[in-house]
Amino acid sequence: MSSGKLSDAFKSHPIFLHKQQPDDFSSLQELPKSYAWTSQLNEYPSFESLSCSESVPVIDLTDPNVVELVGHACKTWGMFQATNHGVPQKLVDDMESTVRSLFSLPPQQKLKAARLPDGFSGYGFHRISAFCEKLMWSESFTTVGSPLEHFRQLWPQDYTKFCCIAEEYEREMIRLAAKLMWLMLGSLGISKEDIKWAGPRGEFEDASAVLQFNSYPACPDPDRTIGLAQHTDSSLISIVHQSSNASGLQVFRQGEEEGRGWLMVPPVPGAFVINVGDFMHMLSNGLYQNVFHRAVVNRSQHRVSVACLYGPPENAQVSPLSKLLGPSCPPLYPPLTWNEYLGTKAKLHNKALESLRLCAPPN
Ligand SMILES: O=C(O)CCC(=O)C(=O)O
Ligand SMILES: [Fe+2]
Repeated sequence: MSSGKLSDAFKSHPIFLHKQQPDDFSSLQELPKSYAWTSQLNEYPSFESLSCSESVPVIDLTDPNVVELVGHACKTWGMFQATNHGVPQKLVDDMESTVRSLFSLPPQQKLKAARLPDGFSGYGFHRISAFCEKLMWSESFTTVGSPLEHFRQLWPQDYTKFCCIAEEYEREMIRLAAKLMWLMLGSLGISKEDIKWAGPRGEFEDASAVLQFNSYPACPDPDRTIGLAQHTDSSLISIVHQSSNASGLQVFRQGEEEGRGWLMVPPVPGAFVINVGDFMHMLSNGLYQNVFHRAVVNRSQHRVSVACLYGPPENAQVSPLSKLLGPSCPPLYPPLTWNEYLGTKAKLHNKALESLRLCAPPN
């Protein structure tokens, strides 16, 4: 696949679901068969919590040891929660209200901004639905670049206000992502000169970002369905805000037999969840773990989340960092643009990384 615009990544991999658009969840008193999952859901146990030392680390970004803490979290968990990140709480609250307002629109109104089968932006089922045996109990809205056009379709009267919030939020995410990138890379001994595509000032001026809004309505039979099936993010890193009214995000914990399973990542007030994505795993030549996660639903609360999927500039060729390579550490992946990777992901989903691997990771 050639490089090009991010919004073209799915043109050659349209998704056709047996049902193109989500139901009006508020009208469903029982779980329809199409949403009732049979296998996969309970393949591994689900833990509300384990011991204290076994929970996703919460890292204060003003901690003097932040570089070591972040590096350790990325190697062992592939995920952490970041506090004191500098993003104004008022903006996060406004973003969440915007997301709630969007998903509360009447179904016919939401469908005016429906995502096309080969499109990137808009309203509909999450793209990973194409790889799932059943439908997921959620709706999603994706935007790359300005959401203006879709927001105008959704809210013909007051789209400007919502647009300003989403654009400001995206700017803040890009600023925070650049800071997080250097904390993660700094911990591997990487400096600004080592990455050409970081731009002349090393601030990732041309990085790409996708905003993904997720809505998980209250569900009459939450144990028999899933909000978002297990996946890793295709990004370098993802910054996720989850609403504080309900838990739902779960991370897959590797480990010994009985300790292996899904662990809840409870909302921490004022914190963002940071995920290591597939592209960071490739860039770090496998040192940082891209993390499997999913979202479960509940009986009474409408949970929402906002994920910013942050990637390299559109046409940048990204390779495992040469400083991390050596005779006993050959590159695990070939050079790739984000767009090319998204195309592979659209085709192979959770098997995409494996399909690109040049050799087995060292033990
Ligand atoms: O809703 C969540 O907490 C997770 C969202 C997520 O994983 C995603 O959008 O990729
Ligand atoms: Fe995700």
